[in-house]
Amino acid sequence: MAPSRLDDTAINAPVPIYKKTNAVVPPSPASSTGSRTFGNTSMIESKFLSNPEDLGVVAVGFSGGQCKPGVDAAPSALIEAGLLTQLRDELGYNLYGHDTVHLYTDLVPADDPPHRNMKNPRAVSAVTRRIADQVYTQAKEGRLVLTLGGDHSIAIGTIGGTAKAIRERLGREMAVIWVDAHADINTPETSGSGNIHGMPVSFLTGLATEEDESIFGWVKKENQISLKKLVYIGLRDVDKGEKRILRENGVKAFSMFDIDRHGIGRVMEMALAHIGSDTPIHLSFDVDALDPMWAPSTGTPVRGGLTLREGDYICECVHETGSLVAVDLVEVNPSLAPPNDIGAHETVRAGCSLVRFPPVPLPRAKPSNLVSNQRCRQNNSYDSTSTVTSGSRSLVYSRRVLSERVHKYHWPAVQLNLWMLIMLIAACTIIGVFSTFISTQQTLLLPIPWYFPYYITVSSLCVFFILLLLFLIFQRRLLPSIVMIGGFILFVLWLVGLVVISVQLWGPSGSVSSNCNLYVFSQESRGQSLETLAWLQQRSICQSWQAVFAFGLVGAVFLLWIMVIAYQVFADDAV
Ligand SMILES: NC(=[NH2+])NCCC[C@H](N)C(=O)O
Repeated sequence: MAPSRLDDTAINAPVPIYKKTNAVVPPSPASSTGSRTFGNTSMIESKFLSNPEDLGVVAVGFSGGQCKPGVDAAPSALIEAGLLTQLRDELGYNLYGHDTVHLYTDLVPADDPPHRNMKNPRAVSAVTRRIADQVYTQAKEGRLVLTLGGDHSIAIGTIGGTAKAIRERLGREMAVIWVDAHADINTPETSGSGNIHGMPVSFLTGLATEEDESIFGWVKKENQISLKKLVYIGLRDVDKGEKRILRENGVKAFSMFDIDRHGIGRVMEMALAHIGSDTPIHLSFDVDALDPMWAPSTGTPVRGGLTLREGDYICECVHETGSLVAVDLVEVNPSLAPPNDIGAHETVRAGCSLVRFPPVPLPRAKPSNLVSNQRCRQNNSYDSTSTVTSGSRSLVYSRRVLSERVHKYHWPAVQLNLWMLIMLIAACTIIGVFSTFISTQQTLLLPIPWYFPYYITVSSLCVFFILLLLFLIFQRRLLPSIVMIGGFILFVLWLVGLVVISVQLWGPSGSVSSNCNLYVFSQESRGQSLETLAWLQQRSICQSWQAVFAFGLVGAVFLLWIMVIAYQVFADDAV
């Protein structure tokens, strides 16, 4: 590993609040001998990281996305506070890239006039482009990537780099959970401040584009994310233009209002359900999402934010999904605190708390009437009360949210919809064909075999079952047990019908199939005669038999399939 270094002396500028220690993580005896165990990290099984015990660190001392100096000192402050040591020694990560705090001074041009209302456009573009490369390199190795900012403009680089690596490594699109008081989705045109830290999401989603390579023209499709895979949490200061963008694009956003109304547990459940369980997640955490009580030292604080515990919970929850591939912690500005105030220290401590990703969830009691398929999908009654004591100050902050307990299962929507559609087609076809057969028998004054009305009844039951499922889906009460029991009963009834149809088609006595082959399919009749009409009628009857058999078979297989799906949903929940 390269020798430890800080690439700019500015990083050594005193940060008076903390006891100053070596900014570089000292080697631990365990990691030097390579004998460290990862018993803890293995508790949460990572779905998308090939080396989940490895942590790529990108420390970004950059503040050009906004105007207040000091946010560039955050990475060293966080490191000095012991963040990386904790991640390595307590949580057991192998660290990569942790030995340098990047200041990118070589990339900042002497002259950088505004462009389309953006301040420092070339500097921010060049720096974020370099960050994208750095994050990409780490993410390509299948490591979890942690970026310590810096202002939030750096997310153009971090998300741009992760998105590209995930596409290349897994061929997938990733989702972004953006935890922030602000939406940061201004385009250069809607932004009132011209600060690029209020615009990263618009460049990352293609809402804002530029041809010029030196002003974000380097952000290509491979670096972008879909607006559908973006979820906001903690919003409370959204500009007018941003509100319009969010509304017009149907972006999933949970504001503080939603958190107050539902509780953070339910909000996380909804956020993760929106993303789906098979999508890698990049978590971009702006410390100003926390209430200024917990994180006062930040450039754009907004009152009425998350408690520290809620912030921690968000991180724990996302980590617990096993889908986390990268994390940003941004907008910590240790210099924004009155002299002798403990605010900067608190903010840095809050930052450290957020990125702990406790690999071993504490044992939790599972409420007996709560059924959930993901640990973080629990919808608990939530009551948080916390006390902050800083010097002579002592504040009590509390939020009490009582929400209903609900049963929640994660059904695969596409499969379920496909199943209902195909089953509906099969059942309706069978009802249609056998109704026609009955009326033909009646017209010919022939007796009606029992299996015609039988199969019509079974198919009607099937249609009724599908309607019941739809009703339960709309009520959000679709239980796997209902589907399994209903599916099983229908399967048995359906199979009886299918066996009878098969016997009629190919059985020993008066096989329909051989009669059709012999008298219909092999003897074609043409011309405008009664004989041809009769032949056509016969042929359509034969074809109807074939259709009934085909749909009967499909129906039987699909009824089996729905039982398997229901069992999986049920089993998932038991994990
Ligand atoms: N990452 C942040 N702190 N963003 C604050 C953005 C504030 C404001 N919406 C702007 O565009 O200027």
